[in-house]
Order: sequence, then C-alpha cells, then structure tokens
Amino acid sequence: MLHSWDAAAVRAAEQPLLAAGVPLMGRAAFALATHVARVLRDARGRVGGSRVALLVGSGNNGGDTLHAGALLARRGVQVTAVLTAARTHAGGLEALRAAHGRVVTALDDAAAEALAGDLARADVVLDGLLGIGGRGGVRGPGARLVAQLAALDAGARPLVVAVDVPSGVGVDDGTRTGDVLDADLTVTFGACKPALLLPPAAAAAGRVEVVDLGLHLTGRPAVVRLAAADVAGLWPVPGRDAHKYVRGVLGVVAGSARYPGAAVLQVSGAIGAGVGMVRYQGAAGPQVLAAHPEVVVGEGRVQAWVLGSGVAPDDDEQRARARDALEHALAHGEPAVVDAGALDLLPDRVPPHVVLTPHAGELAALLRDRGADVTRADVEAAPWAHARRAHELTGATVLLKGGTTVVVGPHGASYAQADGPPWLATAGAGDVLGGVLGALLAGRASQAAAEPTLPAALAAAAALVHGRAAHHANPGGPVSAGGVAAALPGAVAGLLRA
Ligand SMILES: NC(=O)C1=CN([C@@H]2O[C@H](COP(=O)(O)OP(=O)(O)OC[C@H]3O[C@@H](n4cnc5c(N)ncnc54)[C@H](OP(=O)(O)O)[C@@H]3O)[C@@H](O)[C@H]2O)[C@@H](O)CC1
Ligand SMILES: Nc1ncnc2c1ncn2[C@@H]1O[C@H](COP(=O)(O)OP(=O)(O)O)[C@@H](O)[C@H]1O
Ligand SMILES: [K+]
Repeated sequence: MLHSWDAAAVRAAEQPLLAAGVPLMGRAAFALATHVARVLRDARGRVGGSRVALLVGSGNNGGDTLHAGALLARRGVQVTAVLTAARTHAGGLEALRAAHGRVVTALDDAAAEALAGDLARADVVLDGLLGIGGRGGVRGPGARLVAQLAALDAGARPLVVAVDVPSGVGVDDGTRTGDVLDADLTVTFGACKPALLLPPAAAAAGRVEVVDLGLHLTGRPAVVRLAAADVAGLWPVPGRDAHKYVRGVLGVVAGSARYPGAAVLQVSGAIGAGVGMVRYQGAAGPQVLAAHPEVVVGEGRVQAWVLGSGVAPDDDEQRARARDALEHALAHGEPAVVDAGALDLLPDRVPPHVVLTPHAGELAALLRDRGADVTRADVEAAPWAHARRAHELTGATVLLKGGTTVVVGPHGASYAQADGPPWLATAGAGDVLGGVLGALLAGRASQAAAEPTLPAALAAAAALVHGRAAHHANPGGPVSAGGVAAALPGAVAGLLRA
C-alpha cells in the first residue's frame, strides 16, 4: 500500500526535524544524486563524463537540485545549472560552485531560448523548478525551458528526473497547468505526494522513488494506492464450511434486448471473481444462461446488487427492475453497484455501501443533474475533485473509471489505482469491473454495510484485480472484455498467493 500526503502534512512533519537541526536537504540531495547516478549508469554505462543539466527555481526545490548537482560534479559529471529566478538557494549555489559546476542564468525568455541546444545535449535533466511550494503552472523563463524540452522528439530528449514532483502539477490535487516536463523518474522526499498517484498529473511522474527522510506522518493519508499484497486481506476467501449462500449471492440487473452482451460480461466478471451465485434479471436471460448455465434467472434473495450496465435509457422495463432493486437494496441495507443506465435512478442521498461506477462523461452528467456546471473535460482535468464532489453530493462511494481509476468514500477515504494496460480501454471492460466489484460486495455484504470506508477499499481492490487480469489476458497486447473476465480466476489466485 502506498500512502500519499499533501504538502501541508509534509511541511508539518518536517518542522520538528528541522528545528532539531536534522539536515533534511542534505539527505534529500544525497538520495537524489544517488538515483541520478544510477540512471546515468543504466543509460550510458558510466557516471563520470556524462552531462547533467539542472533547471533551478527560486525555492528549496532548486536547493535540493543544486546540492545534488554538486555531488554529481564531484563524481566527474559535467553539471550545468540553469538559474531561472533572480533568487536562488544560496547554500546550493555555493556548493555547486565549489564543486566546479557551471552556472548560467535564464532570467528572460531570450536567454532561455539561447540555452535550448545545451539542454538538448544533456544526458539527464533535473527538473528542480518547483516542489511542494509551487502554485499553478510554471511561470517565467522556467516555463520556456520546459516548453523547449517538451517539444523535442522522444528520441532526442534527455532523460528527465523530477525533483520531488514534476514542476507545474497541483501537488495536492493531481491537476496540471501549462507545459509539464514528463519525467522518466520522480525522486520524492519524505513521503509520496497525491500528484504522484492522481490523474492527470501522475502521468508526468514516471517511475516514483520515495526517499525516507525519517518524517513522522500521522492521520489519514490524502490518497492511497493498493498494492498486490493488499488484495488478500480484502478478498472474501471461502472457509472450509462455506456454502454458496454464505459466499454471497449477487443480483444482476444489467443488459437489455439491445445490449445483451453487457449482462453476459458482467456475470462473467462476477463469476470470474468468485461470487457464490448470480441471480440475473432482465431480457438477456437466454444469452446469460448460454454463457453461464450456473446462473439463476429471476428474482430471489441476494446479498448485493449490480445495476444499470447496458440498460438503455428507453428500456422502461429494465429500468423499472433496476429502480425496484435499488429501492430494495436501500430498504434492506444491501450493498449495490450503480452503473451507467442506473446512475440517473439514484435518490438524493444514499449510504456509502452504494458504489457508483461512472466514467468521466457519466460523472459529469451526474453532477449536472445535481446543479453543477460541469463538462466531461472538467472531470478529466480534475478527476479526484469531481469524484469527491459526487461523493459529497450523494453520500455514495464513487469509483471514477479511467486509465487511473479514482475511488472516493467517506471520512476522506481516497484511492488511485493504475493497474491496467491502456488496452483495457475496450468496450465492455467496465461491465466486467462492475461484476468483480459486485462479487466483492456480495462476499462481504454485512461488513460493507457496517464499515463506511470498506466499500471504497473493496472498489480499489476490484480495480486492481481487473487491471491485473487485463495484463494476464494477453501480456503486452490487445485484450477483449471477455478475455479479461476469463483471466480473472488466475489473476485472483496469483494475488491470494502474493
Ligand atoms: N523544508 C525542507 O527542509 C525540505 C524541503 N525540501 C524541498 O523543498 C521543496 C519546497 O521548497 P519551497 O517551499 O522553497 O518551495 P519550492 O517548491 O521550491 O518553490 C517555491 C518558490 O517558487 C516560486 N513559485 C511558486 N509558484 C511558482 C510558479 N507557478 N512559477 C514560478 N515560480 C513559482 C515561489 O516564489 P514566489 O513566486 O512566491 O515569489 C517560491 O519561492 C520541496 O518540494 C523539496 O524539494 C527537501 O529538501 C526536504 C527538506
Ligand atoms: N487508458 C486506460 N488504461 C487502462 N484502463 C483504462 C483506460 N481507459 C479506460 N480504462 C478502463 O477500462 C474500463 C472501461 O469502462 P467503461 O468506460 O465503463 O467502458 P464500457 O462501458 O465499454 O464497459 C474501466 O475499467 C476503465 O478504468
Ligand atoms: K520539481
């Protein structure tokens, strides 16, 4: 499990150590230089004689970068620091000069332009413009340098190491403003930051290395990422005395005459994840039974529900079933996944064991229905903020699907999972995910209804397993939604062994 902490929490945790004279910047710079040396050795076979350019902003982030540059210069690296502000960290500058590093300034756009060639010839560029003190996108000549580097062809671009965070990201909310230099590696200090986990900023971070500075961080982390090893603790694994009802029966109200495939895929997801039994309601019964003869078609007692996938807006009959099922779930405290065609059936307030699973467009529509002026693009630019808004407005746990899936529940529970390959962006993959999550909620129904933050953890686990199943289905290549469902049992088994 990877925890991330916002800038204020990190600063608060640094304070007592700084007051006690602990050399945090020295530790950060040493770790940064060590990582950069490793990058150079991997890329060029040696450290000495290689070229490193430092993009240096006005604050301590620039200070870290200059100190790391000084350490590299002492190992024979040709280091050039580009100062982008009138103010520069004095100790860092002195250290670099003492180590015979080269120092140039880019205090206006023309000077920044003139340095383009130098930067392009570097083996590695350290992005030390802004750290946790950054506000908005990079401004001034630093922005010009970033734009020049970003415009280089991938093959001609130096490797980029972001210092603490890629400059220009919203450290606490994962947004990005203006040009942000996509890093190959981010070396982050003291703790992971939300921007390194949340979309869209996390895409700029590359691989993330967290440097332990000995900070004592308390309270709830801002955003969590589950790791493979966390799944076994959340998964409902049957005991020796289990029977199908104990293991959980999932009611599925999905699909329609027009979209029978959604029902088939959702049921495949639930069965692949290990549900005890599925009861299906809807017009796709024959197709569901043809694919899964173990399914029971028709009404009956269930522990949890998944509602709305592949239910067309004009399918009055299936919408009525989904509405009835949702009312039943709410009246009896049964967890429910509410997807696609059932999202607009949601009452004003629901408990957190109701889990919404919209994609960005559906989340925008849900927020608009509640009076917010929001487009799909707004959601994509700030997915976490909008998922939180949807949770606040409805009370539901919200799983927002995307390349990185964001989950928000009560009491600040937030997850960001990036487990699937981009090949997973394929029709029907979301239906499979709904089935997986439904199976988890059915298997842990009473706990999910009693522990307000458990549905969010289960939703994150579902996203993780779904993503890994996509990797298993066809490593490195295209997958179908059905292929992902078929790979689920193996993916789950692998995770339970982990
Ligand atoms: N505390 C510690 O001991 C440790 C801290 N550590 C390191 O310190 C970093 C935090 O340092 P920090 O607080 O100095 O802020 P930092 O991110 O360098 O930049 C802020 C400066 O940039 C400016 N500025 C702001 N926005 C801007 C924009 N959009 N475009 C352009 N400029 C902008 C703003 O100036 P202003 O505009 O307000 O005049 C301000 O001066 C942290 O990320 C980590 O790397 C580690 O060494 C571990 C120990
Ligand atoms: N770029 C991507 N990389 C990895 N997974 C993705 C990407 N884009 C979408 N996904 C995943 O694919 C699934 C798509 O679901 P959804 O949008 O509901 O499609 P559908 O309605 O066709 O099932 C979600 O689980 C989502 O997280
Ligand atoms: K930075």
